[in-house]
Amino acid sequence: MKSNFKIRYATHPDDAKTYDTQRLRKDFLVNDIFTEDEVNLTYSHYDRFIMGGAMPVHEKLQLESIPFFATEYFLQKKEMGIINLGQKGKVIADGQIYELEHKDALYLGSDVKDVSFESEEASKPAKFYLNACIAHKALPSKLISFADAPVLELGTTEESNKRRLYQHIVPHTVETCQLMMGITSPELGNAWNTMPAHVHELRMEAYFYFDIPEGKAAAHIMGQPQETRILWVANEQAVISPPWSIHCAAGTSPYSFIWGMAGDDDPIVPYPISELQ
Ligand SMILES: O=C[C@H](O)[C@@H](O)CC(=O)C(=O)O
Ligand SMILES: [Zn+2]
Repeated sequence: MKSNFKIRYATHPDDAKTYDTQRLRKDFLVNDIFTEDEVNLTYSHYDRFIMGGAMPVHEKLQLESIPFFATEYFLQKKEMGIINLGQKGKVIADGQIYELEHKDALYLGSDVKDVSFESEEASKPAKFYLNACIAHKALPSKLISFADAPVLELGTTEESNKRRLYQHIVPHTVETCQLMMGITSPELGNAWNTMPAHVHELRMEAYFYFDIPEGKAAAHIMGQPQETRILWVANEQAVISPPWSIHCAAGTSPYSFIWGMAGDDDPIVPYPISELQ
């Protein structure tokens, strides 16, 4: 197995305004989340948020401590949320086996020293999408199945934004220090997520798009509400959303995405659509 680790720095919105497409993609788009028998991690300076993937195929993968952290084990002072986007697999946390089916989630607290990932069948691998952030205390780990995740029905077909928002890791399903995660899926024939869009100045967010068919894409919109830019995203690409940025998209086909957030408590206030620029 191999672990890959990259750093993304933070950007002032006045600087981001001057970025061309390639620079925006370099700083805010995250590729290579799932590669066979590898653990890929990207460490963002926004809220020290880590996103990545573990895709065990032929071998069991280990969540290795990263020398850069100078901690004994990966989750020391960190908490993690995991959502399986592949087929059946196992996350083994200090000997405790958690079986995750498609779209099931697992929260791991910061006292878990040893984490490994395994697929049930190599021909149908699990794909564990990972988010982690700083934790000030150790909280109990918990499995949240897709079936048990509370669902919010949002939007209308008239506005092309009818969608289901599954709340896997939110305060009323599992206690965490900072982390929140879930899945949003527009209903068939609806293009928009997170419209009206919003900004939460006190927390960052990462969107990980999946189930985008080959040859299709989503137009993810970022930037301050008066200074927006588009990032075209393909299947299994993530976008880092700084606290000063809106984050929403319209797809050219059906799609879904995992949202993950860390930072301070910040109520979400929709931004008036007529004032977007
Ligand atoms: O802060 C919350 C996040 O942006 C998402 O949960 C919103 C979302 O998925 C949607 O409205 O479609
Ligand atoms: Zn948001």
